[in-house]
Amino acid sequence: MKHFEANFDGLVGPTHNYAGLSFGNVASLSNAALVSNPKAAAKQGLQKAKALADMGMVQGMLAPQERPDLYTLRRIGFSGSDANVLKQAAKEAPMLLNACCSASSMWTANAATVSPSADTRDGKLHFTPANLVDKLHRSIEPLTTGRILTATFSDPHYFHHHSHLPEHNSFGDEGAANHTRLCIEYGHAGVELFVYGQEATNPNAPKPQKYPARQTLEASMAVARLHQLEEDNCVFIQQNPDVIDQGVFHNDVIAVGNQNVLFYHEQAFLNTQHKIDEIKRKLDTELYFIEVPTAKVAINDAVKSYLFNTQIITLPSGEMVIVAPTDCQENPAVFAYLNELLTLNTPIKQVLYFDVKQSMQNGGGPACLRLRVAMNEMEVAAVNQHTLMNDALFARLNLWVDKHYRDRLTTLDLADPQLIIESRTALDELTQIMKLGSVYQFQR
Ligand SMILES: NCCC[C@H](NC(=O)CCC(=O)O)C(=O)O
Repeated sequence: MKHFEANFDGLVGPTHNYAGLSFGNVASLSNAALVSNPKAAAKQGLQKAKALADMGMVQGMLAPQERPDLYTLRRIGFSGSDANVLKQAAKEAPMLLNACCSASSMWTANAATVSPSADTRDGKLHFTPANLVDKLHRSIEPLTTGRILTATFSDPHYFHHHSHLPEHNSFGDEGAANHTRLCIEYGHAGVELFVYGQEATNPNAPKPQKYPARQTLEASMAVARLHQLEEDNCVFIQQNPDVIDQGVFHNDVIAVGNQNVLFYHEQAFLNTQHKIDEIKRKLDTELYFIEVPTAKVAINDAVKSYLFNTQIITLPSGEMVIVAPTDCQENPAVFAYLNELLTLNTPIKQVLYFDVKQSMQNGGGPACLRLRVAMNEMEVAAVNQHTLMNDALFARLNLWVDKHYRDRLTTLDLADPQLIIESRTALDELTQIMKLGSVYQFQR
């Protein structure tokens, strides 16, 4: 049977804005109050997704969430008409209003952790939505994420959906951004790498001093249990707390894996050699550990350019390609490194650059924008086919964006009640285009 690794990209929602909501994420903080362009953001994302589909990759789209989130604003005491809720929140607690308006669900690497059926004891593909408890604006995502995932991967014969983990710091879970998988072929059992930032229940364990470690070991282990993984298919690795303090808020800012390749920075992990030995013991194949030394790329350059927030994909020809943001071309050290990489005799043969600057300015690169789902051909056939990228969906979604999205948004605009109407009208139409059913609260 054929197997693929599909990428499901997050469609950027109509309220995409820069609000500086993510302490520890350098781009989010430094670009706070910039004017955003939701229309351009959505189109940049669609271009990348379409380019991958055109290369013969299985490519899907995940719908955005309903924002402004009036339900959360009402839950914390704002009342009256919808317009009044926004007006009051803007006046009394603008940061809470901003948190309830973020389009952050676009970064679907944080939507969930996914374990392919080849790895799980019941032979089903497992999903656990990330609880994202470290950030208020993201902690309101998981319920709707679960609904969107279930509407996209709906057949219970193939897909097993779990609830998100308990909403407490001990179980801080950031989904696939802290998870990668090595394997020989996508359809063979692989080794899932769970990368955590801290051990919540061990006060003596290392952890960052300045910025939060969003992912805990306790969460990673809970997901591995839920997904029915064998110990021999899991490796738990601690992220280097020093690099978290330099702005590496997710592991996918410093490392990325694909099949038999792990591409990572020298300073990415703790006990690196020991963990590499464990991976080699658990996955008996020719593995390429591509370690980038600090002498060639400093942490600061990696964080600015998102060298590791790239997608490594395997084309139908078997060749691997890196999908990088154009920011990597603009950083001399990183661009030089990527050119050198192509001469190093690894499976990676090509680098393709995409302009995803609207997302990058909030700290989300190409890899943040996608959720990887390795599937066999029967599972691909069981996916909601209206979510899969092709010429027709690309044309339809671009028209949809043109019709509903603004090309300019500031945080001051978030108090505009018209944005509620625009956003709901757009999402209502989207659920029809993608045949998702009533996934949004306003439709229920
Ligand atoms: N995987 C990339 C996630 C980026 C995301 N940024 C944000 O939410 C920034 C939103 C803002 O500041 O407006 C985050 O930090 O979780």
